[in-house]
Amino acid sequence: MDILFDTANLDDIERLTPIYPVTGVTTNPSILKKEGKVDFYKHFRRIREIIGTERTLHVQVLAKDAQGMIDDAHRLLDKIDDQVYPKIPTTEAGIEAMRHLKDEGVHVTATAIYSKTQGFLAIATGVDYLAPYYNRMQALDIDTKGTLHALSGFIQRFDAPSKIMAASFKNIVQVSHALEAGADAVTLSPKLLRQALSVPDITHAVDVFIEDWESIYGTRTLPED
Ligand SMILES: O=C(CO)COP(=O)(O)O
Repeated sequence: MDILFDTANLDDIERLTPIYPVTGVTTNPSILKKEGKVDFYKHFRRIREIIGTERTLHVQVLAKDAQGMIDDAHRLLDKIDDQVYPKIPTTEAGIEAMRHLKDEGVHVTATAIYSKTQGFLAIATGVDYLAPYYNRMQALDIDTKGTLHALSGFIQRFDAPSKIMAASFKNIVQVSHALEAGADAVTLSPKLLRQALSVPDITHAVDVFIEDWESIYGTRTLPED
């Protein structure tokens, strides 16, 4: 299972990567906007320094035409590093760019996926990851779990190399539903993970264990021997 941080916040990535079992970082221009007008390539080189080469880094292209997307992908690979996964929107131009980049041996993440059609085209193109937008699909009343389940079935049936990396989560329930429906990976804001672990019931349970111990032994630590 892959869990990725969907953020470009350096402090969060630095502080939380040693804590959570994350396998990479994903961003898009809207996520980057939250950091202000950062020095783009330098910012991503810093993220790479923090996460190392054993984790994956997914950075989105900006162009809308196929050649522009291919050029953007090359720029990311040149100026950040050659292990970056360019994120390519799954449009007609995007499919063309993905095919070209896969022929060159580049890792590719197909993004902005709302439908089975986009999904099976990305799978047929041989992308490494495809990113269905869980919350945005739900907001359109699309059968999101059904779509993930179908795409996961296609990958298995056709023995495709692609992995499903579900994205666009607004709550933690959507994340577990995506995994139940067949997502191999989920990318989410670290805030969602932290919120999920800080619910009062969990902290209360831990406090009660310590209080019960203290009521017997009069200390809040285990004995030395
Ligand atoms: O690209 C996305 C997540 O990686 C989209 O997420 P949002 O729906 O939160 O904008």
